[in-house]
Amino acid sequence: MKLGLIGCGNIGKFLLQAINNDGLLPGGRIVAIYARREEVAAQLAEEFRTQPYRDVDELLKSDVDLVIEAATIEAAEEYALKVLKSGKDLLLSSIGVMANSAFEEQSNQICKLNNVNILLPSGAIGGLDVLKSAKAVNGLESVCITTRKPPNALPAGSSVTEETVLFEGTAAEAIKQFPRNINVAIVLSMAGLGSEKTKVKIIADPNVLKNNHLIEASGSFGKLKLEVENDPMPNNPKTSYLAALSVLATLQNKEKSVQIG
Ligand SMILES: NC(=O)C1=CN([C@@H]2O[C@H](COP(=O)(O)OP(=O)(O)OC[C@H]3O[C@@H](n4cnc5c(N)ncnc54)[C@H](OP(=O)(O)O)[C@@H]3O)[C@@H](O)[C@H]2O)C=CC1
Ligand SMILES: O=C([O-])CC(=O)C(=O)O
Repeated sequence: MKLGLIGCGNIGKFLLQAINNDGLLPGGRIVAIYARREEVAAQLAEEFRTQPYRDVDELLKSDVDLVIEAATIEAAEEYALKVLKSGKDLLLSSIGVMANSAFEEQSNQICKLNNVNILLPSGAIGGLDVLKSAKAVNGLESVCITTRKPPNALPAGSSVTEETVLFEGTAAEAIKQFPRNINVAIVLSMAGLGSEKTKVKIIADPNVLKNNHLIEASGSFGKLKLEVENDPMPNNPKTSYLAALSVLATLQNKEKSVQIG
C-alpha cells in the first residue's frame, strides 16, 4: 500500500516513524508528504526517506493508493473531496469535518462514483462497536461523552485554575466551538445517534494529567459505560497517544482478511 500524508504534525510524524522507520505496516509505506511549510517537508523527507510535494494537487498525481489527512478540519474541508475525486482512498484524522452534513453527503456520493472509501479511526475513544451493534435494530436510545482534560490540552489554557465545565450541549455544537479538541464526539455521533442527539460535556480540570473520555450509552442492548484514560502525546498534549495509534491500527486492519468488530 502506497500512502500519502497531508499534515506533518504530531500524528503525521508518529506515522512516519512507525511506518517508514519502524516497519509497523508490513507492505505499506508513506511515499508522499505535504506539509504547509516547505522546510518542514524537506527535513522530514530526508529523515523518513519519502517524497515531499509542494502542493496537494501534485501529490494526488502520484501513484499513492490512500491519503492520510492529519492536519485540521479546515485542511480536510479543502482537500478531502479532491483526494476522493482523484480515485484515492482517504483516512481522516480531523473527523469533525463530517459534522457538516453537506460535506458528508458529497463525500459519500464521490466515494460511490469513484469506488473509493473513507476510513474513520476510532481515535482517542472506544465503544463504537457497541453503538453500531445497538443501532442495527434501531435500539440505541442515548449516547453521551464527558471529556475531561488538563487545561493545557484545551483552549482555556492555564487561565483555568479549578475544575471548570467549558461546554455542555450537542456534538454538533461542540465541534463548532472546539474544532481541535472534540473530533471524538463526531465519530461517536456517526457510529450512534448523529451529532444533534449525541450529548457532550467538556471539562478543564487542573487536577488531572491524562485526557479522559467517559462514554455512556443505553438502549435495547443494555448499558455501556467506558472510560479511557489517555496519555497525551509528548509533542502535543491536546492529542492523546491512542488517537495516533488508532490511525496506525486502521491502516493495519485495512489489509486483513479477517475483520474483527
Ligand atoms: N479523531 C480523534 O480522536 C482525534 C483527532 N485529532 C485531530 O487530528 C488532527 C491532527 O492532530 P495532530 O497531529 O495532533 O495535530 P498537530 O497540530 O500536531 O499537527 C497538525 C499539522 O497539520 C498542519 N496543517 C495545518 N493546516 C494545514 C494545511 N492546510 N495543509 C497542510 N498541513 C496543515 C500543521 O502545520 P503547521 O505546523 O505549519 O501549523 C501541523 O503540522 C487535528 O485536526 C486534531 O484535532 C486529534 C486527536 C484525536
Ligand atoms: O485526543 C483526544 O483526546 C481527543 C481529541 O483531541 C479530539 O477528539 O479532537
